[in-house]
Amino acid sequence: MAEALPHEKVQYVVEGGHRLSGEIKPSGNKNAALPIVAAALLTDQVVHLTNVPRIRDVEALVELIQSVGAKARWHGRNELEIEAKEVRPTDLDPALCARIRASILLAGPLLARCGEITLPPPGGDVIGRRRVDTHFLALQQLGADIQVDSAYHFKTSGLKGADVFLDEPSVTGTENALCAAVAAQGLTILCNCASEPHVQDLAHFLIAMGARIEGIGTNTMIIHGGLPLKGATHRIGPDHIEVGSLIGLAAVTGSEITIREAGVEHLRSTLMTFERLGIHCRIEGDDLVVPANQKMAIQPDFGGHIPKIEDQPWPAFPADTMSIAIVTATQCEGVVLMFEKMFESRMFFVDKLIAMGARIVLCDPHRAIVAGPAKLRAARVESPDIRAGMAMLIAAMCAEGTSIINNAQQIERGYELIEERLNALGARITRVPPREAAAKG
Ligand SMILES: CC(=O)N[C@H]1[C@@H](OP(=O)(O)OP(=O)(O)OC[C@H]2O[C@@H](n3ccc(=O)[nH]c3=O)[C@H](O)[C@@H]2O)O[C@H](CO)[C@@H](O)[C@@H]1O
Ligand SMILES: C=C(OP(=O)(O)O)C(=O)O
Repeated sequence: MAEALPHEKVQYVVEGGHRLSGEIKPSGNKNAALPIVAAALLTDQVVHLTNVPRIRDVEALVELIQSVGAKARWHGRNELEIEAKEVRPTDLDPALCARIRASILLAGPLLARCGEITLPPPGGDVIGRRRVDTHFLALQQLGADIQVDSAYHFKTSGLKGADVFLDEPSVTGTENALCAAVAAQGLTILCNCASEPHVQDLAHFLIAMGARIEGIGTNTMIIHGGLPLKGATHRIGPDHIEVGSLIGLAAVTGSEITIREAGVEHLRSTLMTFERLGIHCRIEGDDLVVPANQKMAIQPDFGGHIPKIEDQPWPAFPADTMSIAIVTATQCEGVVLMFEKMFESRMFFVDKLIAMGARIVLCDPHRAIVAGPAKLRAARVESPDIRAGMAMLIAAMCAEGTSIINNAQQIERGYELIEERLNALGARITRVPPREAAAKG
């Protein structure tokens, strides 16, 4: 089954139909690690980060900060030390920037540190148009001059605090504005900001560096800028999207698994959504138990109406868990409308689930009706993005037969050593090519 693949391409060969059992710990949150690594450039002192997910996106950002002069050293697999004694606004590798969305997160910290920076456009998941206007509008109000051609040129004669109303609660836009605001002189009010767990984690890291920020976890943050920023030690929080993925996986394979240190305070909307699909988890301290063989009957709305699962800005159900909820719903009894409001291309992957036997009608780019349960059969599929890839891995694990997932390096942008960790629970996933010992750390 294994075949030669072009450089950098990864394939998973997945034998479906195996039950899982045991314990698993989620990795650190990708979307927290990325802005925190970028924010380490705000100080010339040593920053020590633990529970850093060693995934492709983080490795790419580490390469980018090294290219502007920061020293970065891994200690063991998940500890990262960064020292940005000197930072120079050199040209960044456009190919590397285009590999990740998070390269745009260098704008705030580098502007604060160097006064000017040119960034090639960012990349990330190809899930629809991904605007950066919110970043620009916020940074302009904080004193940046921005010119856009084939790259983004930022310049400032000094960042100044301001009363900023973000045109939408952009996650990375909020993070860039927050980094610029802690370095700016004076008070900044960030209204209509994003408040996801990763935005909160960045704010806590900045506080550990010496910043003063009020309103963390709400949609208005007040930043007392200009305080000296020093070295800090910080532990990245657990990835709530990975926890959601593990809940879906356990449910559709009828498995009981315990998710250790799941960060249950950030799981309310996730657990509520899975409950709508008839999947109930038990909270034990900070652990989450997904019991085996759940009934998985979709709960209709009052009056027997077809329910709707929709993503929304935090604290509502996260958009990055939508693909996982869709694949999970294919195994539940009943009908549900899935409504992804944000990205125009994220739902197109459902045609691959349909090819595997799922009963889904894609109504338009944002809405799909899922009727379950449907018996899934093995297939050869392509992963278009991180979460669709994970959804197809979940489908392959509950399907009969052996599936092939191509382009699985996409999955590895966001999930750490995923085949090894799932195989430890009883999954049968073969990675092609096999991981080198060095890559395991
Ligand atoms: C590196 C990183 O952190 N990437 C995440 C970040 O991307 P990124 O920061 O690029 O996404 P943005 O938050 O800028 O863009 C999404 C926009 O859509 C809005 N919105 C969001 C959810 C929703 O259900 N409906 C809606 O309209 C948001 O409020 C925001 O205004 O945030 C996205 C939204 O959470 C996630 O998918 C990405 O994984
Ligand atoms: C969309 C995602 O990531 P990014 O913003 O880094 O492309 C994601 O994590 O699902």
